[in-house]
Parts: sequence; structure tokens; C-alpha cells
Amino acid sequence: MGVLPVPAEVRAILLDIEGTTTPIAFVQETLFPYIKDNVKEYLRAHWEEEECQRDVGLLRKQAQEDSSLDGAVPIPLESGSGEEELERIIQAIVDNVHWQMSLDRKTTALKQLQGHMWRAAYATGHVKGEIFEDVVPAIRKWREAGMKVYIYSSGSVEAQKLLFGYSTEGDILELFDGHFDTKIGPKVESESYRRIAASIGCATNNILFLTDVPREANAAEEADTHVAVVIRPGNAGLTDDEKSYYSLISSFTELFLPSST
Ligand SMILES: CSCCC(=O)C(=O)COP(=O)(O)O
Ligand SMILES: [Mg+2]
Repeated sequence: MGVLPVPAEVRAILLDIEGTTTPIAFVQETLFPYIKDNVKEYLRAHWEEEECQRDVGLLRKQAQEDSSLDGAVPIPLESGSGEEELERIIQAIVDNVHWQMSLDRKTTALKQLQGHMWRAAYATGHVKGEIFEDVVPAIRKWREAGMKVYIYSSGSVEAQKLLFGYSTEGDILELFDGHFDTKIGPKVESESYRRIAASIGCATNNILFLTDVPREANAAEEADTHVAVVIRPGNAGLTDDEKSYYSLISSFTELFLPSST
């Protein structure tokens, strides 16, 4: 087991979810198939609700922005009323969601809908958020040492709260001081890390960001945020250059805080 000293100026640890706190397999083999299998029924059942209409509005706007992309699926406006017309629009949304998911897109529109759909899956006990076993004990230790702990995931804040609220370790939401999603900006843009620092009320170099994705680490580092790349079973491999450039950890227990004993 390695040891990674945390720089003394770090006051907050910012955590990615998929591939960092949580196995990629849980997201790809449980959460995402649930969306693909249930999106049509969900839209039919919730169509009249305000929240669902907001999600549809965001997806339609995103589809317009995506119209020049290869294979993009448009979402037409309803022209008229009736069951058949509604089915035509719902089918277009289903196709659009499937297309976005086939590319693992991280659009706020897709992530908002997913978060709302997972609500029922977690609340009925159909799904429990999976967390690597080192995560909870390590976060407790960091917090005892005075560290603030935040989540930054492409999954919506609502989806994050479901995952940690209904997790294999129980409701562990109390471990987090706050949550960020793509509403603050994409994880591959350095400006997002500046906005997060401003929102927390610290400098970017007071934050240590843990992620499995080198492009995200690179964006954070450009903003002068400390980073470490997390290696977990099932994560994408790193190039030799990435392995030698980034600080790497394979468990949260490898982080050594200056004040820890
Ligand atoms: C928050 S639960 C679902 C995870 C998800 O939808 C996703 O896109 C994961 O992205 P991350 O930024 O956590 O790697
Ligand atoms: Mg990730």
C-alpha cells in the first residue's frame, strides 16, 4: 500500500463518484440499464407532472444544440393532441435518451432525468448505492481531522443524494459538506473548479480532487487544484505517461493528512 501525503494547504477533499467512491460496474450494469429499460414507462406515467415537463424541456433544448452531431436524435414539438401524437414524442425522447447514453454523455438534461427516475428505484429498495469499503472509514477520519468533504459528479445532485442516502453502508449523507454537479460546469473544464472553490469559500489550492479520469484531473490542475487519480477495479487503464505524471491511489486509506496519527 502506498502513502500519499496531503499538502498542508488542503482544507477540502472533493470526490468524484463513478470509479472513485463507487464501482463503474454499479453505474454501468445497474443504474444505466434501469434507465434504458424504464424510460418509456416513466415518461408515460409522469408526463403530466411539472418536473417531467421540465426534464422534457431540457432534453428538447439539448437535442436542438446537438442537431449537427453525427447520429443525433431530434425531439419534435407536439403538433396536435391525441394518444398517437404523445406516443410519437415519447418515442423520440426514448430514442434521444438511448442515443445520449450510448455515448455516455454527461449533459445536464440527461442527468436530471436520470436522477428523477432513480428515485423510485432506490426508495423501493430495488437498488442500493455501492460504495468501496475503504470510503466511509477514510472520510470519517478526514472529517475528524477537520477536513471538509464534497462530492462533484456528472450525476445530478439529486442522483448523488439517492446513491449515498440509500447506500450499501446505509444513509451516509451526513459525511458530506455539499454536492456539485454539471450545473456548476463540466468536469473537464477548469472554470468549474474555480466556481466550486468560490462556492465553498476557499482558494482552488485548498482543495484536493480525487477522480478516476485524467481529463478531469487535468482540468482541476489547470485551476491550481491538487489532484490524485484513483485506480479502482474496473476503471479504464492509464497510459504510462499518466501513471508517471499523476499521484495515484488505489484506496482512500492511502491519503496521509498532516494532522493524522
Ligand atoms: C451520481 S450517480 C450516477 C453517476 C452518473 O450518472 C455519472 O455520470 C457518473 O459520473 P462521475 O462524474 O461520478 O464519474
Ligand atoms: Mg468518475
